[in-house]
Amino acid sequence: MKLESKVKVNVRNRIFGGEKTLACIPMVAVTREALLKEADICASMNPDIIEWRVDSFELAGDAEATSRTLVEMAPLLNDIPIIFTFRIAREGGAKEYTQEERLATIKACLETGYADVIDIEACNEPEFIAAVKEAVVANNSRLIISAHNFKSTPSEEEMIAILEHEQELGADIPKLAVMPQSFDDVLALMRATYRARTGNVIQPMITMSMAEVGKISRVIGNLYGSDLSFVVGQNASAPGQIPMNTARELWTLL
Ligand SMILES: O=C1C[C@@](O)(C(=O)O)C[C@@H](O)[C@@H]1O
Repeated sequence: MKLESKVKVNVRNRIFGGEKTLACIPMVAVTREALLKEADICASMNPDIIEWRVDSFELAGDAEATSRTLVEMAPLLNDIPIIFTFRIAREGGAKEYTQEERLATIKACLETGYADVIDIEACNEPEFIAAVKEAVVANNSRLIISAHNFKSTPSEEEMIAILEHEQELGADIPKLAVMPQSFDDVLALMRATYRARTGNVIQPMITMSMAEVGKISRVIGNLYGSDLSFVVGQNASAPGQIPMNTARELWTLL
């Protein structure tokens, strides 16, 4: 019994915030060749969503080469929606890029029509967020605004405030990833998710507690208001992700 969001977001007929928990496989290949292979393998596993971690791609700083690669990759994905994530280095991105490089690549990829959902961090400058939001709206895409804490789990109140803030910034889908030091921290993230969902956050959300200790959040987060879980396809993109089919089987039991 998943907890649905007030507002639903439909992306290529996958419903964020609906009754089904979405399983998202991340792609983290470095080269064009490896990426096209990874896309093929991931699509054959039939996830609900695929995330391209563009920051892992060796040509991410080259807007033209990256958008060309997206156009090559998209037909391999059987119409599975793509979350396009050019993660900033200070929140876990693979490499340092300038904001100009990131913005140029995001815009070029949006213009292809294949970057269905863009993920950017709430810590970006307001002008950067506004520019991405404008391009997202112009190209009829959707926006995830995210926050990642790889060291600790903030207080419940702080986590609710982060999700509310992301929604205020214009996120179609607010997102929060935190690192637990204890099982109590995992409960805090679950409670914050539930309170956000039953409180002021009307949009679909994605939350998770990372690493081994937080693993359970990737299975039961849907009961508290998380609409998507990152699962392992070919390669994990963060600690604690579990295999997709295991997650799906467990969801049928909950
Ligand atoms: O931000 C996130 C969440 C994540 O870090 C996770 O913990 O599953 C995985 C990333 O690929 C994604 O961009």
